[in-house]
Amino acid sequence: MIEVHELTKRYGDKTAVDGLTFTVKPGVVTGFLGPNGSGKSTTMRMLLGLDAPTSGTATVNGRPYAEHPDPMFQAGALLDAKAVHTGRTAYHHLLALAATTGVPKSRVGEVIDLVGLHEVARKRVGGFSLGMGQRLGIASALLADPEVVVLDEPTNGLDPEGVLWIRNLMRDLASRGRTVFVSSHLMSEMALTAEHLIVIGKGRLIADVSVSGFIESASNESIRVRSPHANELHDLVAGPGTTVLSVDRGLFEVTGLSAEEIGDRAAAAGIALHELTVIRPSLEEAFMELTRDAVEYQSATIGEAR
Ligand SMILES: Nc1ncnc2c1ncn2[C@@H]1O[C@H](COP(=O)(O)OP(=O)(O)OP(=O)(O)O)[C@@H](O)[C@H]1O
Repeated sequence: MIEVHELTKRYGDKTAVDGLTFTVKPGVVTGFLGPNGSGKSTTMRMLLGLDAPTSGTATVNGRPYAEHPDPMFQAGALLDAKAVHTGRTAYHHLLALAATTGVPKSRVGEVIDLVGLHEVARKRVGGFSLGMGQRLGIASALLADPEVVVLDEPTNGLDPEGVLWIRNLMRDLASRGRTVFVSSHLMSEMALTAEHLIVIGKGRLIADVSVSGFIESASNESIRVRSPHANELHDLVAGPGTTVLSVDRGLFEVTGLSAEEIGDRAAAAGIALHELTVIRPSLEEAFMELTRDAVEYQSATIGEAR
C-alpha cells in the first residue's frame, strides 16, 4: 500500500509537486498519468526516499521507504533503466544486488527467467539494448519479491512485444496481491493495463478514478448527421437539452440525442439521411481534455484546435 498525503516538492520557486494526496491499493495496477513535467518522477522519487519532500508525507506499507529495516522487500522500483553499472554482466549485477540486500542467491536465477534474460545473463550490460536494459531494471526491482512495485514509464522505447510483456507482468503481479504503481503519459496504454488511475497536472491531483469510470465520463459522444434537407433536419433535432452544431451545408453534429432517436425522427418525418455517425472522443483526446489546463508547454495547434 502506498499513501501520499499533502506531498509537496519545490525546487527554488518551481513547485514540482503541489499538495498531492492519494492512496495506491494492493491487488490492482494503478496508473500514474500526467503530461510531461507534471511531477510523476518527482513523486516517485520522494516515495522511494531519493528526494526529500518540502512538506507532506509519502509512505510505503505504513512507513517512509527509507525507515524500513528491509526496504528492498517492501518496494522495488524501476526509475531509470540506464542507471546500471555497464561493465558487469546482468547475472553479476543482480548477484551483487542480492548480496547487499540479503536476498538468497537462488532468487537471481528466478528473476532472470522471469524477465526472459537467461540467454544474455552472462553478457555485459553495456551492450544491452534499451529493451534488455528495461528487463534488467525490472529484474532488479523484483529481486526481493517486494509487496510494492513502482515503475516509471516502463514501456518507454520498447517494441510491441516488450510492451505486451510488461503489461502482462504488471497484471500478474497485481493478481498476486502486489501493489503496482506505474507512470505513463499515454492514456491509451494505461486503459489496457491499469484498473485505477491517479491523474496529475502541474503537480496537482486532477483525478483519482477507476479506468472504467474514466472511460464512461470520457465517452461524451456526439452524432454526425447529414441530409439534403438541412433546414427540416435542424428543426427535427434542435430543442431543449440538445446542441446542434452546423459543420457544413446539410451537415450537423448533435449532442444530447442518440443516433437511434435522430434516425427515428427523420424516418417519421420522411427526411432522407445521407449520414448518421456516432463520434466518440478517443481516450487520448479525453485525457488531453482533462489535463488541458495543466500542460506546461502547450503547442499552438492544440490551443487553436479547441
Ligand atoms: N532537480 C530538479 N531541479 C529543478 N527542477 C526540477 C528538478 N526535478 C524536476 N524538476 C521540475 O519539476 C517538474 C516535474 O518534473 P518530473 O520529472 O517530476 O515530471 P514528470 O511528470 O515525471 O515528467 P516526464 O513525463 O517528462 O518525465 C518539471 O517542471 C521539472 O522541470
